[in-house]
This record gives sequence, C-alpha cells and structure tokens, in this order.
Amino acid sequence: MGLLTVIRKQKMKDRELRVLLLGLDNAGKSTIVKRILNQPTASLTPTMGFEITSVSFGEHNLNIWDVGGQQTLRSFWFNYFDQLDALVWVIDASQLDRLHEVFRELYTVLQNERVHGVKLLILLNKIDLVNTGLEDLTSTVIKELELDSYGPREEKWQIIQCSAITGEGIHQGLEWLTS
Ligand SMILES: Nc1nc2c(ncn2[C@@H]2O[C@H](COP(=O)(O)OP(=O)(O)OP(=O)(O)O)[C@@H](O)[C@H]2O)c(=O)[nH]1
Ligand SMILES: [Mg+2]
Repeated sequence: MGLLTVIRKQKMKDRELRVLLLGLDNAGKSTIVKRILNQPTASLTPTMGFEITSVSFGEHNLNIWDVGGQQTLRSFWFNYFDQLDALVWVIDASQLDRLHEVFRELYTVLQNERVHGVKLLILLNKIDLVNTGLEDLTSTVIKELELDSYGPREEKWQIIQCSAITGEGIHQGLEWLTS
C-alpha cells in the first residue's frame, strides 16, 4: 500500500466516529436518533437490545449505538464500550425523581477504564416539558458527577439542553461531538 493510500485511509477513519448513546429507560435516546434522521418520533417502543444508525454530519460519519436503558439491560452496557469516540448520556430533565438513579448509573459507567478519556456529552432532554430550574439542574449534574475533574469543558465534556420532540439543541450536540 502506498503512503498516500495509507494517509487517505487514516483520514477516512478519523472521520468515522463511534458514538454510544446511553441513559435510563424512557430518557429519549431512540427519539433523539429519530430526530437526527428526520423521521417521525411518535410511537416508539422501548429498545430491548440495541440499534445502530449511521448518519453523516458535516465531514463526519457517526455510527450511533442506541442501547436499551431498562434496568435488566444495563448489565450488558459494558459490551459496547470498546473503541468509543464519544459517550452521549441522555437525562430526562422532566423526571427529577430519577436523578439519583441517573447519577448512580452514569458514575458506574464512568468508572470503566475503557470509557476513560472518551468525549462525554450529557443531553438534558425533554426541555419542552420543563418551564423552570434548568440552570439549577445543569449545575447539579456538573457538581454531582464532578465533571470538572473529567477534564476541561468544551474539550472533554459538554452538557446541552435539548428536546427530541422540538429538535432544539440536537444540532448543537452533534456539532460538539464532531468538533
Ligand atoms: N415531551 C418530550 N417527550 C420525549 C422527548 N424525548 C423522548 N420523549 C418521549 O419519551 C418516551 C421515551 O422515549 P424513547 O426514545 O423510547 O426512550 P429511550 O431512552 O430510547 O428508552 P429505552 O429504549 O427504554 O432505553 C417516548 O414516549 C418519547 O416520545 C422530548 O424531548 N420531549
Ligand atoms: Mg430506546
């Protein structure tokens, strides 16, 4: 293989991003994927295994792994940790009573060494259902998960408010992932 071919292949590889979408059941992960694809978001059923979606964004091709978040499925999450470029963690911002569960599960995921150093995007989803308190929620998440120790914001992690139903914030999330 000539040098130019090697460089070209490497460039193509750099543009392929493997993205793992995780979060509790009902957080809105699959709806976010539908929104990205511009497909109807109504009448989705809980994801029982996983679904891979390939989508191009700018110069990049994102391979998004959408994995079911139900309790019984969480022990399988670690099967998807290899060679990740980014982890997207989706939180239902309208369900504050589940925040403890959210923190516990994400904390466990972040302990896994295969996730260390991987870009982390936290999406506070369903903001169309929330009228107040989003800024407080954002600060709480940053504090509880000690995100500042994860590395510099913008570079290593980001937190974005979004709605898979209205589409708000989704583009911004994809931009950050591919930046
Ligand atoms: N209002 C509102 N509802 C949303 C939003 N995103 C998702 N939903 C609803 O939340 C419910 C769950 O959405 P899913 O996308 O299936 O959730 P999931 O995270 O994929 O769930 P699992 O596959 O079980 O892990 C559905 O009824 C969606 O319509 C949002 O931004 N706003
Ligand atoms: Mg799903």
